Amino acid sequence: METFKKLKQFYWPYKKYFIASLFFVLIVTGITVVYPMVLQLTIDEVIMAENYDLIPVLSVGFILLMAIKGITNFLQQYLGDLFGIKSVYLLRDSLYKKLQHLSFTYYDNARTGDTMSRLTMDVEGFKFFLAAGLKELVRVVFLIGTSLIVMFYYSIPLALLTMAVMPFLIVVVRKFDQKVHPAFRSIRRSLGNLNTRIQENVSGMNTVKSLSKEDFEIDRFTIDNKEYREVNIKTSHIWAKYFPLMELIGNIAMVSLLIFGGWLVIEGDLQLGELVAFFSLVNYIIGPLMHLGFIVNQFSQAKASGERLLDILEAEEKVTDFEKTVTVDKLKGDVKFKDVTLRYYEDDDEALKNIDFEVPAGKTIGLIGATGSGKTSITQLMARFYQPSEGEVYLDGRLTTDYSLAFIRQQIGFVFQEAFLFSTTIRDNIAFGNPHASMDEVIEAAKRAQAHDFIMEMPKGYDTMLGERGMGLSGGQRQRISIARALLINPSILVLDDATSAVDMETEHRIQRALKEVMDDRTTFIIAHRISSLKHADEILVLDDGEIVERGTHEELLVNGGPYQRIYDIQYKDRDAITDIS
Ligand SMILES: Nc1ncnc2c1ncn2[C@@H]1O[C@H](COP(=O)(O)OP(=O)(O)OP(=O)(O)O)[C@@H](O)[C@H]1O
Repeated sequence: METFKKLKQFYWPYKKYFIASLFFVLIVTGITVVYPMVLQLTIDEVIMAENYDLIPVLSVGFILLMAIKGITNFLQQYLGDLFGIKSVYLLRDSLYKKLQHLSFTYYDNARTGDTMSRLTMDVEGFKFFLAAGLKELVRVVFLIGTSLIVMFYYSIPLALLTMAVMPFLIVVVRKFDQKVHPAFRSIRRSLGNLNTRIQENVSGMNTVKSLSKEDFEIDRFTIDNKEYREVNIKTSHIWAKYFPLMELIGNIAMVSLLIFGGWLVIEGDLQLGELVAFFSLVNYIIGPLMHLGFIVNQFSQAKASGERLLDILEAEEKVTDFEKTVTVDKLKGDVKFKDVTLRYYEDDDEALKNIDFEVPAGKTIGLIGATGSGKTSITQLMARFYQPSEGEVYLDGRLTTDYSLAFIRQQIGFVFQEAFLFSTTIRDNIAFGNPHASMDEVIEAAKRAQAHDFIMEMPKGYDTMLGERGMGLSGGQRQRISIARALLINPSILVLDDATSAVDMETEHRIQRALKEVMDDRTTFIIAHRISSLKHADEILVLDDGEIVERGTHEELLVNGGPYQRIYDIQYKDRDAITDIS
């Protein structure tokens, strides 16, 4: 119940639909119980008493009753669906919003396929219970209650006999629930795994094919597919075991009633019509009691789904806005790291150790070092993708936490090594961070990023549609679109994280020349492995294992015999070697 209580905020605002739907359910159920009573009247008061004049009256009454039942049935169904649909709309919306605000730490561990299955299958599972299950539960309880009252009215001993069966049925239904709930959780989890496998396979198809790992992938999928099959079979087994048992108990009750009721009729203690009516009524008890298993099943599924949805809704947003944030129009671009240490997880090794540096606005800073030395981590701390474990990061002399997250991220333009392009037009991809930009501004940014020419060569120019991973574009072209995207937000701080690694030296040179102009009035961080990419920086920080081991200009670092000089020697010796060969 805890799960449903926690999710109340999503369905309670629409309670009016639920209450109205319940009202009509009660009318439908009431009419259902009247049917056997009409049957009893027809047999005992019309046929047995030979009062055939009453037939037209009874017929008209019956038709009227059916018409009312039809209309109320429509209303209860429609309003119930409305309740479910509106509630999950709100739920889906909140889940998506939450996903937008969850911090990077969450996504470091989240699996896309599993998240997708939560947002689709689990939301649907929850909706089904809201729209149908909950109402069905009320209908069943009401139907059993009213049927029992009418039964007691007809014959107390027969009603007691019926009631004697109920505890057995209830025990079986409860046992069924205990078994079926974990089974449904496994189904959901297994489906999440399956979706993850498919999603990762499609996303990583290049790697799979280039390493000829198709068979390996098929085997891995088969394992997950088998697991999904097994949990479904297990669940089906539970169903198959419990439902016949419930039916058996129901049938025993019917046979006992037939024997005992028949004897009462023979003895003259019960009228024939009453026995016939009783049989219909018994069906209204046994049937719903067995159906209760189905409802419990839906309830279990909804509970399992609800728990998975709460996992997302209650996930901690590790990086959030602090209570008081300052409002500034624009950052100048001063950056200062004071004794910053970063551990991605509490007991993890330090990814950054005692990082101390200062960059005045407008300067260009180069970050170089082996892979995993902490270059990207430095820039991510600036934009508060993560929180430093110790030390402080300042922008324009204020702590990064003094600003709102949205503001900081508007002010820092990132170009990542892996440029993600959305499946929309090139124009929209460039304007993603600034959708109100004019076409001229988009073209200007593209020109600076050396992207305009190749875009114009495409059949539809800026209106060319791109695939999810920028299908049809080379790595270098994707990077240039990503640079244009970053430039279009007119950031005070620009971070080029290996942003030109996929373009040839000549294009890199052209991009750098074009960027020089835009870099003049903004602080720029260039992360690169190639010395040629950052040698013009005002200061270069050389990182090793999370520490700054050297700093200075290109010229200074070339002569002090440190790691930078070694990198230089390797890269330029290579060049000389190549020149020698040719
Ligand atoms: N999201 C993360 N969760 C846990 N550890 C991380 C995460 N990102 C980076 N690390 C670890 O932090 C260290 C520094 O990583 P970082 O990405 O900053 O290095 P880098 O110098 O930018 O490397 P590269 O040149 O390969 O991009 C590495 O040991 C890495 O494994």
